[in-house]
Amino acid sequence: MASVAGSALSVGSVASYGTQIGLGAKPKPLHVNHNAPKLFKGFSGLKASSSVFCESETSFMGNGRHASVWESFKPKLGRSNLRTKSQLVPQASSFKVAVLGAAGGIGQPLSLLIKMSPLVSAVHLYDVANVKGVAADLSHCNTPSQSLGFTGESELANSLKDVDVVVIPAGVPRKSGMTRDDLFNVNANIVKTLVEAVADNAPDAFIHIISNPVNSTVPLAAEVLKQKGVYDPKKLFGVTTLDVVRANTFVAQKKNLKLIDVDVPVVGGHAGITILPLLSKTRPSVTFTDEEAEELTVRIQNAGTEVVEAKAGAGSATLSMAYAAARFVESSLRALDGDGDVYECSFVQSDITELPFFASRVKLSRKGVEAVISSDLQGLTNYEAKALDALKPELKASIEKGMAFVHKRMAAVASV
Ligand SMILES: NC(=O)C1=CN([C@@H]2O[C@H](COP(=O)(O)OP(=O)(O)OC[C@H]3O[C@@H](n4cnc5c(N)ncnc54)[C@H](O)[C@@H]3O)[C@@H](O)[C@H]2O)C=CC1
Ligand SMILES: O=C([O-])CC(=O)C(=O)O
Repeated sequence: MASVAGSALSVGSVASYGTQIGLGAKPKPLHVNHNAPKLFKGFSGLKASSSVFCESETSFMGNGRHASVWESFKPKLGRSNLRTKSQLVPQASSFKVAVLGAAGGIGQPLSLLIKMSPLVSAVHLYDVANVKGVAADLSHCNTPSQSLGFTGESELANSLKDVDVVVIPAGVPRKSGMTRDDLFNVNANIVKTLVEAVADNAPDAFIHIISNPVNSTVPLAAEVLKQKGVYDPKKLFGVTTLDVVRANTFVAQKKNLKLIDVDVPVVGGHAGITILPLLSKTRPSVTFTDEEAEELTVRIQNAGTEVVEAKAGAGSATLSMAYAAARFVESSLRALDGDGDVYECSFVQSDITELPFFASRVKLSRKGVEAVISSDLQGLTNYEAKALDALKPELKASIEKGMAFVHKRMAAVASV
């Protein structure tokens, strides 16, 4: 595996974790290294930029003139952490990632960002639409990983062969006036079909679900995997990273903070009021007036709609989503690579509330979710506590809708 060094994101000083082993497991107090230096912050989770290997003496971004672009993605490593040129050798092994829905608005830039990762040896692009051109285009980028295109149902199984992470942005995006739930009927079928194929061909892979409504498609995916006998709750993730990315951006702007330092946990789900930024848990510690807290919360909750309306019929967020999804992929690969200090927010099976799925910070490891962080839900402001109560009925209904979709299909098949 590609080796990485240094440490990355850190969370609360002494956090209590609910383990993911079954619902109702007792929270386990753990010490979390909050004092670890934030060596890596920013886009990609490219915690150890030193593990990048180059085909030539130029950086994979091209020649020295473009190095500044790559520099901006890199963690702030001390010189002692930088490898010498002689150490810039191909990694013994690295990871394969499949993107299902790779010809789309999210899929294309996401595939590019994944191809730029030093932890990736191959990116498999699958779509029902013609994706071979996208893969050919991408294959000309002189980054070390391969890009391969797969089109149509007959090539789906091959696209999943030997992959470590499967990212699913396949499905329709919403237009002005629609809710994410309005996408359910179309996207539920797409996600079901794709997750069935993942179960058959890559049962051990991490699965990242982007397709909306995430609050329903993730529980749906869990039921599909259960039905196939391969459900591992630690490896199924709803991608809510964009909510964190937005919260970090908006808070930094509002409070004039250095963007790279800001980290806001966002919990709940990924639609409207189910998106709950915990501004009181912002790092670095910062205070908000009640008006500021409400204004920021509402903006973060409506940020998807802000983009949908600005795009005026041309779909929803794609570039920021690709950026956020690439960060989540990179974090997953770092965890798979053995980094013991990787935390992200994600919508996962959880026991930190009475709901079976909930977005919160999770600690990632080689096995997937190692711990769900419950401490973020302690010591909430009144505003946050009320918002948490208010989101639960909607989130519960969305979760049940996703599960019921699979159960109804199973019942229909059984009755034939
Ligand atoms: N989780 C999140 O934070 C976010 C989720 N989304 C969601 O991501 C999804 C995709 O959005 P866009 O990329 O903008 O849409 P898009 O329409 O540009 O791309 C979707 C792609 O999926 C492909 N596709 C459809 N059915 C497929 C199937 N059965 N197998 C493989 N590929 C299939 C299409 O051919 C298309 O290339 C939407 O559901 C959207 O709501 C969007 C932004 C943020
Ligand atoms: O708003 C949408 O439909 C897409 C999405 O999930 C987001 O941008 O957060």
